[in-house]
Amino acid sequence: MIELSGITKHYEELEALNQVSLSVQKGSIYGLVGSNGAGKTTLLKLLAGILRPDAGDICIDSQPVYENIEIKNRLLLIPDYIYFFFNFSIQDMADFYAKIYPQWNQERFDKLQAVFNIDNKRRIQTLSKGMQRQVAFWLSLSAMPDYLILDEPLDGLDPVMRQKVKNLIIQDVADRDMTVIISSHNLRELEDICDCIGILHKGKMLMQRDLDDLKSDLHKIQVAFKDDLPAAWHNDIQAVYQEKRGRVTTLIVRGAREEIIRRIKAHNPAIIDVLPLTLEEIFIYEMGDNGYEIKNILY
Ligand SMILES: Nc1ncnc2c1ncn2[C@@H]1O[C@H](COP(=O)(O)OP(=O)(O)OP(=O)(O)O)[C@@H](O)[C@H]1O
Repeated sequence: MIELSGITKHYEELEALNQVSLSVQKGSIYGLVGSNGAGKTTLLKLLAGILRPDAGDICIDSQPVYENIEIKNRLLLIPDYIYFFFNFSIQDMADFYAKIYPQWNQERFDKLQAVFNIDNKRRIQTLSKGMQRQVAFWLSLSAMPDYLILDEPLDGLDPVMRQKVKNLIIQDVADRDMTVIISSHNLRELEDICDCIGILHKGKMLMQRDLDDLKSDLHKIQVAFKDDLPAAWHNDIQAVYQEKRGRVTTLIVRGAREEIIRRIKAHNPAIIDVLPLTLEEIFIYEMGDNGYEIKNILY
């Protein structure tokens, strides 16, 4: 389990993170979303033990991360700028990883060649940016980390490779309880793989939520009545958001789905339709008064 509490980090005068706390359950995927300069990379570097916080605690499996070799043997960070040794081929890099990561799995490395389909004798510097990113995933997943930290990792991968990489990550989470924290500018990119999402803005955690709870708790419903909305409607149906266009009223309502539908049906609507809510909509409605601000962050 990953636990960060009250993390503050400055770069000289600049406050990059202010009192940030989060926890990631073992075997789950946490998505960190935020605009440019929000502090995502700083947070991930702190988590990987590359930077030291000015205040607060960072623990993995209840042990502090900074300068902790035992934890670092089981943790891998794919940064936004990937670094490989000059002139190294993929195989040279794999030999290097095999020496430093005790859980390195050669059989996995050999098997993943079929997924990435790049000749392992090629020098990494001669590969395209996207291919270098693929190599980073190939090596990292062969190192069998217990903790995988990914800084905007899907940028630069084509759509097919994105999906393949997402599937490999999900497979490792399911098969061997790998724990993942992944950052992105784009909530939609993370929607299908994360269990929990945190939104970072100007160094502060605006909100973090478990996705299953979120999706089961908030509902988008369209209703139409033959005439106007019934008089008792507003007392009975307390919507987070309500918009009327012509005869159709769109509602966002919090609570148990069946109970909400039962209460609406009691007013005899001509039409009632439950629509899927996107994660983006959920966050905007969840944030209430701050929804406008969050709309500008989640693009
Ligand atoms: N080495 C550094 N020295 C000084 N300031 C830094 C340094 N690294 C980051 N910062 C500042 O800290 C703040 C947070 O930066 P960070 O890279 O963590 O944000 P980010 O959310 O990853 O941004 P992006 O999405 O643009 O990559 C920014 O204001 C940035 O200018």
